[in-house]
Amino acid sequence: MALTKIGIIGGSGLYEIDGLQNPRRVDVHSPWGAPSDAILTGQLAGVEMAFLPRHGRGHVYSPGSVPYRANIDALKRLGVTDVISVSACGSFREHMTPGDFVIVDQFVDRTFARDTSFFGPGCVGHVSVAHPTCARLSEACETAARGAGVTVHRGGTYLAMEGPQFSTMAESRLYRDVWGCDVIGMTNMPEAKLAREAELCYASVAMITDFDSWHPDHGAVDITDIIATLAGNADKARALVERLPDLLGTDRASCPHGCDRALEHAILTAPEARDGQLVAKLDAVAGRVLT
Ligand SMILES: CSC[C@H]1O[C@H](OP(=O)(O)O)[C@H](O)[C@@H]1O
Ligand SMILES: Nc1ncnc2[nH]cnc12
Repeated sequence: MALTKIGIIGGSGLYEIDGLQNPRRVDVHSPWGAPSDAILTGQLAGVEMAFLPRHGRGHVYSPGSVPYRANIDALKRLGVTDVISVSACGSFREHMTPGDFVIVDQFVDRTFARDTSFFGPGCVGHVSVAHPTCARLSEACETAARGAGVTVHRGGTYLAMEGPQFSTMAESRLYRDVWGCDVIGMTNMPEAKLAREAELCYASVAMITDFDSWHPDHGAVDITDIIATLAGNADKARALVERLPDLLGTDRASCPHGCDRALEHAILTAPEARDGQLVAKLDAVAGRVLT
C-alpha cells in the first residue's frame, strides 16, 4: 500500500495555501525544464501535501507559457499520487454562476501551441484519455467542496482555449450552443493529458468567475469582474483543500479506475529502438514501465 501525497496545482488567484505542518519550499529539478515555481511541501492532518502555483508566485507564466510538462514531472518526482487542479473559469450555463465550483469530468481541447506529451520520437506512447479525470478523486473534491459550504456542480465539460485573449462572442456561443461545453478556461489542457501519461490521478475543480461572452445580460467578459471574484473563490478553494486529507486518508490503494496503471500497455517503441536520451528523461513519469 502506497502513501497518499496530495498535489494541488493552484490557478489564477490561488498562489499560496496555509496551515501545512513542516512547510518547506523545494526547488525540483526536472529534465523537462523548470517548474512554474518552487513546490511548497508539508503535511495536513498527517497527509503529505505539495502545492504548486501554476502561473508562479506573482503570476509570471501566461496560459500558453506554463511549463506543464515540468510541473507534472516535478510533482511525480516528489511522490505525488493525486493531483487536484484548481482553476478560474467562465461559465456557459445560467445555473453555474460566479462563486460556484464545477467538478469537471470532460474536456474539449482547443489549445494548439503547447507541448502536449512526454512521449515522442524514440519512445512513442499512447494513453487513453476517454475519461480524463479520476472519479474517485473527483468524488472527494465534491464532498470537500460541499463540506466547505460551496455550491458545487458535479460533472461538466471544460473547453480549454489557447488564449491569452478571451473568446469572441461567436466562439463563446459555438462552445456553448453547438458543442455543449459548460465552462471555459485556458490551462487544464495539456495538464490533464500529461497527468494521465504520468499515471497520476487528476481531478479538476473549476471556480467560476464570469459568464464569458455569450450571456445577453452580462455582456463581454471583463477582467476586473474576474479579479473581484477571484479572492473569494480562492478562500473557498483553501477550505476545500483543508478537507481533502481526511477524505483521502494516509494509505492509498491502487486507483479503482486505473489512473495509476495508464502506461501498462501504452509504449509501442521496441526496447532496442528506443532513444536513450528520451528514456532517461522519462525516469519519473514512465520509469515503472521502462526499466
Ligand atoms: C484570470 S483570467 C484568465 C486566466 O485564469 C485562468 O487561469 P487558471 O486556469 O490557471 O486558473 C484561465 O485559464 C486563464 O489563464
Ligand atoms: N471566460 C473565461 N475564458 C477563459 N478563461 C477564463 N478564466 C476565467 N474566466 C475565463
